Amino acid sequence: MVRFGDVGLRYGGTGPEVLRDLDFLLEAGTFHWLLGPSGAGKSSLLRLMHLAARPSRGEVEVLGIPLSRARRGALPALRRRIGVVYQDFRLLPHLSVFDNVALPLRVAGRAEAQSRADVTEILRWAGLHAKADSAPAALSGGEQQRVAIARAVVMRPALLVADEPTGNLDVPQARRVLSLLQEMHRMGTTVVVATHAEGLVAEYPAPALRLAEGRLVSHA
Ligand SMILES: Nc1ncnc2c1ncn2[C@@H]1O[C@H](COP(=O)(O)OP(=O)(O)OP(=O)(O)O)[C@@H](O)[C@H]1O
Repeated sequence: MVRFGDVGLRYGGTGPEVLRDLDFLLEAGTFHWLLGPSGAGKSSLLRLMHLAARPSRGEVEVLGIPLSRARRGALPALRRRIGVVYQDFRLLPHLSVFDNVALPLRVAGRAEAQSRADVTEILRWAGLHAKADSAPAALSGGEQQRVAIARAVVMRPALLVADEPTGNLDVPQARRVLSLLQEMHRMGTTVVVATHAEGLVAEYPAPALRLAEGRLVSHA
């Protein structure tokens, strides 16, 4: 569950509020689009959701934890329950596909044998098993984004946020990426996807948060 209560955000403490008066609740296990023109604040809102930014005012509650009251020491564990996917993939170029996906498990100190089994299973799910030893640069954009999704979900997050995940992909690749995100939703994950791709939104109807100039203008 994600709850925003009267949330505002300004960067650097003194700038203008780029998010204003945000009040909404996303129930656990739902899929939401996050829509709005360029500069409306979609990435900023997602940053608050995946704990990469803190609100300047108001309360953000993620997976049942109100962040204003969370101890600093509790944040890494909470972050591990949130998967993030970016438009530009953000894979580590010097690591193989397998090692990119294994990274969150290794950072969390999971046993190597179990990690290898989990990565193998997730790569198969993402249709990338044959690419496990490849370098990211040897893959198409769509394949790279599926690696990024595999990495984001290998820890079985409760919340998955994707910022313009299909922005660099052609339509068939975008559909494949979307179907993985939809599948995570069907398996019980709360999913939020920011996009400009209205065509894709029409193909996958779902509730949407719509922003304009930092305000929520509709939630339906
Ligand atoms: N790190 C930052 N420091 C200062 N201002 C920022 C920063 N990041 C974003 N902004 C400003 O916040 C506002 C919202 O930007 P944001 O990137 O959240 O919008 P967006 O809807 O995701 O846009 P796009 O669709 O183009 O990615 C913009 O005015 C932007 O210039």
